[in-house]
Amino acid sequence: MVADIIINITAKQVQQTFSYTIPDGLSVRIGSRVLVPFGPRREEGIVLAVREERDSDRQYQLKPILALLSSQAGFQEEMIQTAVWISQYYLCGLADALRLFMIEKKGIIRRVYLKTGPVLPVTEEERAVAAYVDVRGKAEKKQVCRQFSADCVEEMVRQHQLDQEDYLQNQIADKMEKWLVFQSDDTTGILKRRPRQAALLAQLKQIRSAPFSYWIGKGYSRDVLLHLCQSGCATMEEKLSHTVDLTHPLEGDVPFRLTEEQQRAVDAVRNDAGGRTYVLHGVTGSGKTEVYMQLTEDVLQKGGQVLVLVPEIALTGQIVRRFIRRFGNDVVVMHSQLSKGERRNNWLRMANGESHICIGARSAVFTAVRSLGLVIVDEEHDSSYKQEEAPRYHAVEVARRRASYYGCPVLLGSATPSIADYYRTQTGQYVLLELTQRVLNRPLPSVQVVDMREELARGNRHVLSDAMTDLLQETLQQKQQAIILLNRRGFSTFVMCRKCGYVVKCDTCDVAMVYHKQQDQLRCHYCDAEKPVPLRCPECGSKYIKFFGTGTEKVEEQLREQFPHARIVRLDQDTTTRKNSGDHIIEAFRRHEYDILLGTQMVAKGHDFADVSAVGILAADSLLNLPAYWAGERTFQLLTQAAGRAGRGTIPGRVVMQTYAPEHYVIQCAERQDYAAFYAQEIQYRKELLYPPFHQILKIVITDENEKALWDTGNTLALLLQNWHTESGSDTAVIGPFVDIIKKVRNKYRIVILLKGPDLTAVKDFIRAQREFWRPGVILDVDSMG
Ligand SMILES: Nc1ncnc2c1ncn2[C@@H]1O[C@H](COP(=O)(O)OP(=O)(O)OP(=O)(O)O)[C@@H](O)[C@H]1O
Ligand SMILES: [Zn+2]
Repeated sequence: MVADIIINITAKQVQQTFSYTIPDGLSVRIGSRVLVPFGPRREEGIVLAVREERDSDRQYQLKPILALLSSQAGFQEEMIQTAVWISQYYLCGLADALRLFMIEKKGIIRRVYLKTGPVLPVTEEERAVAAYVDVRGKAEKKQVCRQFSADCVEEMVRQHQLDQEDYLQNQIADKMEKWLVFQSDDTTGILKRRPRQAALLAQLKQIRSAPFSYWIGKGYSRDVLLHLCQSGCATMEEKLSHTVDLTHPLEGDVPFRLTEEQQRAVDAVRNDAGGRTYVLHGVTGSGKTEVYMQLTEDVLQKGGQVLVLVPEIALTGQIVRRFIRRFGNDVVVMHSQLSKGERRNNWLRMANGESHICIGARSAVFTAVRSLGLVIVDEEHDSSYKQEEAPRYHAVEVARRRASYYGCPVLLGSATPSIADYYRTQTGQYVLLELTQRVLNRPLPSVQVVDMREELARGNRHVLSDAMTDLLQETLQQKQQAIILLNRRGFSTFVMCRKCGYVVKCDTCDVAMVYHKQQDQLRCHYCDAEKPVPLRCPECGSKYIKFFGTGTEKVEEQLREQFPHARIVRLDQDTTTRKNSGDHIIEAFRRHEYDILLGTQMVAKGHDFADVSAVGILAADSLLNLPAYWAGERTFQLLTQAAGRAGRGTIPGRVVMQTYAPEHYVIQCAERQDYAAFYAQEIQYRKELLYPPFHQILKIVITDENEKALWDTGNTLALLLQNWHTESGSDTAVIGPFVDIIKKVRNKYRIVILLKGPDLTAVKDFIRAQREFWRPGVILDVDSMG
């Protein structure tokens, strides 16, 4: 037998498979991960096909597969199909697409050791490397390269001072935990004089089984647990552990009685026949999560599994908790802070069908499943579902692919569905489900738009308008909470010399640096570089360095001045660098330990706080002027979502929205929280200018440290495309090359070529076959949203 294998390396164009013989006794199947000889090296390969040997194979001496790398975490056929689709649609290597589904990284470690021989280290660094390796006997090559320089290590290998060998990495051990499992009541009376054990047994009887850690958390000692096992009333079992670190899984939770609209939505998906995609357009606070949960319950009853995608785990802990409260141990949560072992455990639990619900952010869409019954995407409009590094996939599209293999429905929920997805409900491609009312007849918040030009004309130079100040005052008096949104972090947004107009820019990026007062540093938001604020203008030497613009740090400072008694907390990238800190801030605010939560778009992410009756939005139009077709859509979504945090409890919500463009249709529609009106205008504009969903966009970004080489590449690619365009008579437009919005990032200049057309399949085929598009520095961004 022969296996066709793709090698797991990041070589841009290595798409082809290689054939190897399967040695007897090795149970290789489609999806297996194996070790194969590849040139002078040994590499990991993924088996895409297994077949009888062909005559043509005999012409070459096929090499045998060396070993099976991981028998458990291999690929299912569906994953391979999906990966093939990803590599074709998003123009990336198949190995790169396959790697998205991998739970364990490459199973190979390369180690180096000293060769005893005549060639001795020459340079100082070589001697240091030799000494380092010597004490260790064998050292991981990556480690040595990191410690010293890769060049030096490679040179020593070439000079035969070092030898290298490949090792199979030890598999990550399965993490197990002990569980206490109920067996019988105390029929013999043995526990009569052991009240702790008796109490434990009574609780255990109710929930049948729970991990040791749960009982210890309830105050039972290990000894009590073990003694109860000795009595025979309970037993101890080892199970694969999984982390649910957000809350305890075992407190019960009862489904709500659905509203009529909720019920209609549930019924529609429940009766799905063809694995369709449903858009659940429900206004903020309309109870979409309850719809998700009741549908999940349905799928579980039938033994199926559910994938639930959320924008960002650290900010959406609440929906995770709701699921855990209701479904307990059937839930696994995938997030970036899991250890390798925990991640693998979760993955295996889903792969084996032990768990039925997987919740996670974008990359959770690649979790293994056994019998997928439903995919749910919450806040489906959120831009975090698009990955902004290669492979640049969109999780919603990937989810739809996977679901179609299993013939199961996909539910996309949002108060502000993406324009493209809503459009598809209008053309009949997707099914629209609507929740037009908030639960319990709660009204949507009332919104007041404040024109900041008038505010200035009246002499108010503060960040907060008078209306905003009044609203906050009243809210605090009523002992309610408020949320303030400003989608710009830092203190001042740029620093300028008043005399000559010099703006301090990043040394390696073409952007103004932002002043962060806490560190008293200027910081680049593109590369994180920092530098001190200059005392004198580097250009003209004047002392008139001034700070302009407002970020969240400055708002915080002003709020503290204006409301000295209010308890204020800030939520943005700078306050959430530590593990779980975002979740801690949000939960503390929920417990009303703070009165005002202020921050960037993070404050607008689906939170359901009962005591928030006021929302203030500063610089509502800050995104509107971006030269991007989606600027209006993003703005509308952000404003509507932010406003929707208000009035979810018993007190009706009020919102103040500050802007310099009150007449703009985006602001006006957001003021009325009128999605339909916004959609009607936006889709018209998209149609006229041929933007998505009418045309697709492929953005080719070319980057280079050398500006001339950059334009040479750009012009070459554009010419290739133009010639293709002429010859094929395609209706795909080739636009550019032109300078990107940000001209330079991390010392690399950036230019863009845009391809725009109703169907880009043909041009993608063309690009795939041209070497020029696959050189380093060329980024192919299909369905670009950047
Ligand atoms: N049928 C129901 N009866 C009473 N309360 C309900 C019902 N369904 C949901 N709720 C409650 O309504 C509140 C809002 O629900 P949820 O957070 O799911 O809103 P949402 O639609 O996701 O809003 P958003 O889009 O703003 O995130 C929650 O506190 C939830 O417990
Ligand atoms: Zn920078």
